Amino acid sequence: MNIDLRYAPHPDDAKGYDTAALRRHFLMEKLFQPNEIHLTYSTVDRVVVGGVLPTTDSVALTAPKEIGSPTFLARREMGVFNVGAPGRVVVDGTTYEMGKRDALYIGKESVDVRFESVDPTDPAKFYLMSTPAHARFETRLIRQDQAKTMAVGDGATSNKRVIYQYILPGVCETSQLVMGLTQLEPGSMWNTMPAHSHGRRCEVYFYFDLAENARIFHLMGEPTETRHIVVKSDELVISPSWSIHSGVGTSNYAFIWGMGGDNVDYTDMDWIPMETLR
Ligand SMILES: O=C(O)C(=O)C[C@H](O)C(=O)CO
Ligand SMILES: [Zn+2]
Repeated sequence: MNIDLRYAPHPDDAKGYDTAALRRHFLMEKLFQPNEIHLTYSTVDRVVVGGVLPTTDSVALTAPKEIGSPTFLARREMGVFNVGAPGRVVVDGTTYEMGKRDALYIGKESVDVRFESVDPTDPAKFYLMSTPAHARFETRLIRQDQAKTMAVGDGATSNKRVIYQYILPGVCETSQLVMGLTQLEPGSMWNTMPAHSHGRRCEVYFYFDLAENARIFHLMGEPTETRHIVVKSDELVISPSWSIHSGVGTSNYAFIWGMGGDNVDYTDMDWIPMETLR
């Protein structure tokens, strides 16, 4: 396992960051390395995010020193999305077969977690996000057709999209983790505009299913101090609670959003009036 540590930046500092510093503090690249778990541990709400690309091996989740417990999930919960070819996750001997865009919630105190591909020449790609957990909730597989869906946006504003809510109350109970996937329709490029933040929670956007040369201009920062990070497929941006999280692509795309913090209420958002944005 490979894990890098990121500290939570203060917004007064972040407004002085140049492009390289913004990328160093908020962007994660190269999530998928063959037969390796590649993670970032952030002190922003103590989220851990990253990826696994199992090819020939069954890749086990181990607990690096940063986790501070004998097993990774001793005091944590985890959401896993497969964004690649068919694969399986084995949790304490139970096998969960996962097609593309299926999600698995893994409850606190799960001990032995392994990631595998069905075909090593066409591997699964597992995107992971973990948050601290105060209670154990049941491990469960949520297929895309079991997620709650919300069709939002408009062709006229180039933001027609479907929000799939997989890991949140009513679908899958958790301590604090909330996760889902948003798919932009062809011809729609804007996500999450009008923008919002939520002082109670951070949010991570993992973008995927973009063509090689397509890019997202991910917007972040305080509403009156917006900045952008240019992101390609299979990269993610961590937004602290003080930051907006929005983006515009050079084509349509999909992204997985995930939150950790003080509540699990998806609707708890601080909407930013357009005249406030700078
Ligand atoms: O497309 C969107 O809009 C989103 O997906 C918004 C996220 O779900 C979000 O920011 C939840 O707080
Ligand atoms: Zn949000």
